[in-house]
Amino acid sequence: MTHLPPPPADLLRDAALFLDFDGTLVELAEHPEAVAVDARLAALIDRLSDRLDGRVAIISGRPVSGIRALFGDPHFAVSGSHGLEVLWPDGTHTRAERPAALDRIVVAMKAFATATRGVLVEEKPLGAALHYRAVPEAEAQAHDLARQLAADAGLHLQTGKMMVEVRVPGADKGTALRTLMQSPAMAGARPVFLGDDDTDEPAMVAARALGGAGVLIGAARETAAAYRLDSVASTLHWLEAATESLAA
Ligand SMILES: O=P(O)(O)OC[C@H]1O[C@H](O[C@H]2O[C@H](CO)[C@@H](O)[C@H](O)[C@H]2O)[C@H](O)[C@@H](O)[C@@H]1O
Repeated sequence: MTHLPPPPADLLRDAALFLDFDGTLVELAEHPEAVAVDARLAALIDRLSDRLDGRVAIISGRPVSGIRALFGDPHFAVSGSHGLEVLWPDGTHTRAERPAALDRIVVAMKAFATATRGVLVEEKPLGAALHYRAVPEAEAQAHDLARQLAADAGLHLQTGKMMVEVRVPGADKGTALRTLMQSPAMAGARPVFLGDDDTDEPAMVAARALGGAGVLIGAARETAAAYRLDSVASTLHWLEAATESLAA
């Protein structure tokens, strides 16, 4: 595995910045609702957006509505549901169609969760997820069920950290980054993407292909990223230093 250096402090000069949320900007928690955006993080994103003339966006597996609630009507672009929806800064919201099969999938997942203490079902507009962080021994069964449900409905199986999701196909975080880069605000900028999960790899690849770079957050692994930071804490620290260097 190649050793990746930390990103240089001036990496964001003339860049468009794309940020994953869970595991990148906030620590992973016991369940999806247990995370919050504190004053430090809200102020940091505001400062970044200001210094980069609005070239900042979140690209998350969470739905747009979830990111919107966490940041309180953000003025930056948000791509949610793994690239299947985009909320633009002017309030325009584009979203894929929700297939009827998701309702049946939620019912089947809830039956499994009722029978398996500690498993949680997360209902999303364009997907449904089984979380087994509190009961890791349920991993194999959760994946078997999700794989079957996805195959039966012709939907996409999305793995994540201690979770597995059945979702609408047709997009990923790479397509999200490319879509956002086509907006006038981002045009001509160098994309920089920060993310921690396997689901972030398509965005690392897209950033590199468009002349920019990815930054892997967390332990070293095979990745298309060019740089690495150890943790959420070091990511926030680096972003704060990079913001200051943009002011210089
Ligand atoms: O793309 P992201 O912004 O990183 O979102 C990925 C998923 O994040 C959430 O799940 C993860 O975070 C939870 C809270 O820390 C944690 O309990 C869970 O185990 C993680 O998988 C979110 O709930 C999902 O919808 C996102 O797809």
